Amino acid sequence: MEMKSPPQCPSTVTVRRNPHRKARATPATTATQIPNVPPSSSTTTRDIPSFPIHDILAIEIPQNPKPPEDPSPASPPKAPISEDLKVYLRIRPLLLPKLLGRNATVGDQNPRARAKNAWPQNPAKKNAARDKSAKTKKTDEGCITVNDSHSVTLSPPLALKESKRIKSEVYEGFSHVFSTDSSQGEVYERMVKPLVEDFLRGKSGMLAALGPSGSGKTHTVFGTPREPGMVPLVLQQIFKQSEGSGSKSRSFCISIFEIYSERGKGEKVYDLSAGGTELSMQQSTIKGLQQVAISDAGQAESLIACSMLKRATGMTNANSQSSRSQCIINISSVVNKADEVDNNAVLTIVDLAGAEREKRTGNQGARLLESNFINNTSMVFGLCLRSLLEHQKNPKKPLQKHFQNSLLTKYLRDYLEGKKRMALILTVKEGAEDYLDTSYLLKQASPYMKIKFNNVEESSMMNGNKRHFQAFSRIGQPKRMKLSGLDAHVFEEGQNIVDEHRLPEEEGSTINRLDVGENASIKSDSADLAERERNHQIMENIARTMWNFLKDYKQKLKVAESEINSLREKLRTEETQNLGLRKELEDLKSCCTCSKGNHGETSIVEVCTSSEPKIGLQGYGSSKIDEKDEDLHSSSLKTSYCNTLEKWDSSPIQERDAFSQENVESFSLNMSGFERVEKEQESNSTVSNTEVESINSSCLHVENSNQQNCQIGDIFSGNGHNTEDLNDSKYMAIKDNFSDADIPEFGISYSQSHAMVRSDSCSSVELDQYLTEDEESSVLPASTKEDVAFTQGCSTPDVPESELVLDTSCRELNFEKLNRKPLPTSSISTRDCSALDVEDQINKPLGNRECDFG
Ligand SMILES: Nc1ncnc2c1ncn2[C@@H]1O[C@H](COP(=O)(O)OP(=O)(O)OP(=O)(O)O)[C@@H](O)[C@H]1O
Repeated sequence: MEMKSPPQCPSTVTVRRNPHRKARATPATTATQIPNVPPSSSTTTRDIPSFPIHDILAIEIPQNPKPPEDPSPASPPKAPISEDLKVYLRIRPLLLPKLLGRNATVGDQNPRARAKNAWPQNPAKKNAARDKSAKTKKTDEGCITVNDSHSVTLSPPLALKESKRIKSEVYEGFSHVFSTDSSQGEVYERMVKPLVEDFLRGKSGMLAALGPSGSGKTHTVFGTPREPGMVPLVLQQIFKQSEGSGSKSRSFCISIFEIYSERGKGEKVYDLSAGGTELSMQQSTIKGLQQVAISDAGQAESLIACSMLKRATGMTNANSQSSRSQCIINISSVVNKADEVDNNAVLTIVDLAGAEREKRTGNQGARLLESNFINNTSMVFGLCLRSLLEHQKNPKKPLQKHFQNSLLTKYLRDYLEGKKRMALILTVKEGAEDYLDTSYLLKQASPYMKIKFNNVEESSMMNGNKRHFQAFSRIGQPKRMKLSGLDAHVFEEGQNIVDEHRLPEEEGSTINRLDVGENASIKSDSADLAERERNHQIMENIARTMWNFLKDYKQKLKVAESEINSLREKLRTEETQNLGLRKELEDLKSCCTCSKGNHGETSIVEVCTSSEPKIGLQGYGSSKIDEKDEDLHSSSLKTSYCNTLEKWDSSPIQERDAFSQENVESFSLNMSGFERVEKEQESNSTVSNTEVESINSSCLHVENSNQQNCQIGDIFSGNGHNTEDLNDSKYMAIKDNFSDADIPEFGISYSQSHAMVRSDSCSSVELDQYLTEDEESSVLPASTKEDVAFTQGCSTPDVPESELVLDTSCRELNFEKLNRKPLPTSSISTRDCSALDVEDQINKPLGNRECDFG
């Protein structure tokens, strides 16, 4: 019959439920940019190894072992991986009450009419009723209009349209829309036959009928003898196809059960097979469910008819024989060949109890409770599908576990989670009074068309209960299913479920499921193991690469740490040395009260000043020195002394002692020699230049001779101590005699005095020689004699150090005079300060100097 599209109603709103989607092209940048990314190592420091991404990427991923070839000759080419959920719509023809008799209602409450719905029923009566309905179809005002084979328009009744301003809605995207005059055969061909073919090829599938009460679900699923429904048609086809292929190795089993809530007290599972009882459910498995082997279609139909008689039904305003339970039929296929592992698929057909509105059904009491259970189950079923849809739209959204809320959804979990393929048929009535039910169903169910099944290509070895295999493969135990003789022993998840039902021997067929189960489990296990091994190898390689990377890094870290430690040690040593040097420098600086230049100048001036009269006193000629010469000598001495000080400051600490000894001594000796030359020149004495030179050279010799230095030191100290000891001892002695304010000046004064003493001692010794040679001792001034005596006395090694101190103290008078100038304290403290007290003695008459030593 050709369907005519209705004229476009201006108030019609088109609702596109399943718009075509175009896959977005993957941006080329994402694919091409990744290889062009420069390695991170190029930018990192050389020492730090880069992340071994290249190593990881270079890991050879082991290939999956080839899947075992399907031995089944009927193996089809692989189906597309992704497949949309197929949703069909069937519109039940309107049955006018007037045509069904006086007492008949839409729900066909007449008991006689109920008998018509019973299956199998009298085909003649059924046909008569159908003819009547077909005649009256066009006269009825319908709410739903078929636009084409994939869309319908739902129009509200006039009353609703005017009062609530409800507009017509178009629902499209259905896999197929079966109009009111579509036959069962047509529905089967379009909707069920593909499922059956897949089932025969080893794919499990499910067909579920949804719709409001009285919309024709049961009619579609089971049909009538005249119009057999999907179940009889499936059975007919599978046997027909098996016989056609001539293969006797394939067997079929059927199980039928219902989930029913009596007075709403809780869901129960009843086996509808002959002799079936109440069953229990564990997770998704129904324990004790009979698997009745069927050998032909007739036997199967009889079995179905018997089962339907046991199904819970009730009379409502919507349906005279309304289903009060959810009925599930499983048709399973088993291959009996021991060497052939194939086709253990299950085809599940579900006849849901129709959603009921209280107003519409008029249910009360027990019926109302049943109605609640029915509606609840329908709602949970819808929630599961909605959750699956949301999850597929946005994988971040977790798949809700709505299936736990009803036994039906628990049992159908694999289907409701998209793991197995299924199809839905929505049944609606076209009457205006059914508008709300129809609208509600279409609104709820039309989005399900977008659900995709990504894992529909099931392995032929998978059983209807996929979870069952997974459980066994997980624990590594072979599946144990046993059916010996006519007894079916089913071991499911370690629990033995014994079928109590025994088929009659003549119609029962032996089903050896043990081999199939074991082979299937072994196959499943091997596939799982191969996959796990592959994953394990990948992870192992990545872990090994990472481990090597971390090991290298750790090694370099260790080296860096040791370097850091050694550097720290060096730094610590340097700091210590630096501190020592600083301390020493500060000590030295603290000893140097004045700046270097001033000190040198002052000291030199003092030295020159002190040496000048001394020379005069020594009587080598004229006591007056030319001022120019004096300046010259002063400046030269000053320069020399300054150089000496500079050397002192700049010389390393370790060398300073020696430096101080040698240079100061040399300085003093030079100075004394210089003085001597100067005096000889001035006084025109008998000392020749040669002698002066010899003196100088002797002095220089002394300067360069450590031994002589020591002697000088000994002479100076008088008790054999070295200069350092003397320094200490003198310092202590001086410290006793002087105030603290004088002490800082001691450092430089010591050197100065040292030089003076040496100069004096040297000159004294030499003078002594000169005196001896020239026999002019008589003309020598007393002071000179004293000096000589003093020098000689000083050179006496037996002179105790205490005497030195005492001797120094005995020059207190001279100190007072020396205080006129800030003379260094050491020059005062030394015992030979008398020799340096030249300024005092300048004014004294020659030869009148009294020697304190007596
Ligand atoms: N396509 C159809 N052609 C003719 N009659 C039909 C069709 N669909 C349903 N009917 C009739 O409508 C009545 C109600 O159908 P059915 O019992 O299958 O509804 P239902 O959806 O199963 O209701 P419930 O959910 O209450 O069980 C039956 O008498 C049946 O024969």
